[in-house]
Amino acid sequence: MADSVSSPVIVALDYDNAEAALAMAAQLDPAVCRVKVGKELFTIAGPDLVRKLVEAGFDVFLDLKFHDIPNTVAAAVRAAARLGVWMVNVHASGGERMMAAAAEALAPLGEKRPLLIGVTVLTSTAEEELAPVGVTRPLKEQVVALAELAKKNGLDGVVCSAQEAKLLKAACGAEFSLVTPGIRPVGSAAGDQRRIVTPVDALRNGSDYLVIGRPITGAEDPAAALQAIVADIDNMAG
Ligand SMILES: O=c1ccn([C@@H]2O[C@H](COP(=O)(O)O)[C@@H](O)[C@H]2O)c(=O)[nH]1
Repeated sequence: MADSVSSPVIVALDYDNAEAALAMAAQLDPAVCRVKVGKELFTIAGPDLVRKLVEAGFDVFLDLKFHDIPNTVAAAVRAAARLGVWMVNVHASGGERMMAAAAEALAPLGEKRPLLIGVTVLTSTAEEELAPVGVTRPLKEQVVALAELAKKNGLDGVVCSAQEAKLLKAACGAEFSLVTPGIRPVGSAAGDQRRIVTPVDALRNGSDYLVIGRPITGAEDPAAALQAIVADIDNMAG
């Protein structure tokens, strides 16, 4: 089935108030990109803002990275589905029972359910940061292991770095969605991100969706920044 949104870009609306987020959204076209509501914006602006974005025609990725006991996470993803979001996520490190409970909670919604995605290793995390938190295997192995658990327990895909995309497509198959933040067009500041990839390289590696925040929202002309990224992607495709 053809995708109703013409680019794989998801713009991260990381703002501390609803007005700023809506002003940014007003510069975006829901036929061209999707939007993401994360912890900062949801904490301040809540479900009303999410509903407004959905009503404006956007596919909304609710990026709250749930991680709790299975019953709580199942209830949380069900509540997210009631908001009409397109995608919701949980931490894959929450474990198999937690992920299975989330998938089971959404199953009765059939085709109307949001995509359920597992976070593997945050794109801000570098290899050397894993051992101090008790993860002793190499970062790529950890990402693949968590993605395989996510797939086994009924999730639709994972959040990972595009640096791991090739590996994950080989391990989990083409249909398993890869949602990749840490996207940095050439010349953009990495900021706190550690595993970064350009938009075009991310797609070449196999990313399905590119989550992009500051390179767009922090640009002098955000709409032009998005347009430049989309043009690069189109040139690559055509
Ligand atoms: O592993 C992850 C998971 C989520 N994020 C979120 O994506 C955006 C990235 O924003 P940039 O400004 O492009 O860095 C942000 O909302 C993160 O919370 C991530 O970066 N990495």
